[in-house]
Amino acid sequence: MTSRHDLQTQLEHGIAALGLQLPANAVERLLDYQELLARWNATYNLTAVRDPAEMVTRHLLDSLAILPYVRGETLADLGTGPGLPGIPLAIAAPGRQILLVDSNGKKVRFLREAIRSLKLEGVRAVQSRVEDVEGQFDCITARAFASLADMLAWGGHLLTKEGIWLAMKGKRPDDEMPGVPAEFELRGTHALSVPGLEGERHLVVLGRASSQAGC
Ligand SMILES: C[S@@+](CC[C@H](N)C(=O)[O-])C[C@H]1O[C@@H](n2cnc3c(N)ncnc32)[C@H](O)[C@@H]1O
Repeated sequence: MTSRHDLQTQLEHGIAALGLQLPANAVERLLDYQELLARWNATYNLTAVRDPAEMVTRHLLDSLAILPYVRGETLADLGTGPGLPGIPLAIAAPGRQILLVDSNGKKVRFLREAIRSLKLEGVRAVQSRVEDVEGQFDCITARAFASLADMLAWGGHLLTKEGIWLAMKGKRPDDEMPGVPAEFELRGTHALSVPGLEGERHLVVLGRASSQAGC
């Protein structure tokens, strides 16, 4: 079993490689989250990733890689599962109102425990299908949730007029572009260099077609 010290070293190197500067206690809190997830995962099967070092790479660092693109006061993480990327983003850049959305009851129970035990201020979890969520958000994140076409069809109403949609995708995001509804436009596709996952990840940034807000 990898020690917490080794995981801390891996995480700190990854954060430095991503060029991020996080609050003083963020690394400790990110590792607390990873430990809580690993503990619950043993019973509730919340993620297929079980190895702690892989959790640091595939969950923590992959989530943190989109931090430079996150904007605004309010954020919704759709199909968040056990809080990815929403919880690492909440720890790394506190101060936003964040809504974590998932339809799966056991995942939402985990999210509520994580919010409580990690004292994540401004973060809420709701058990709901995305289609039924109300409200509007400056920034929407989604990883491994659905195709671009489906996620925009189900959750497009949640994006403010000037808001940005950050869709975390794998090797070939361009394959999904033809499915993007006409009321949304592509603002950019960014290759993400996640330490340990080089070349595999892309961030697709979308906004409302009528908006001139850039990213
Ligand atoms: C593959 S998991 C990804 C979880 C997390 N975002 C991650 O990257 O690890 C997809 C999640 O989306 C949730 N989900 C699927 N369809 C949904 C819907 N229509 N509304 C809300 N959640 C949904 C599932 O319960 C599941 O937790």
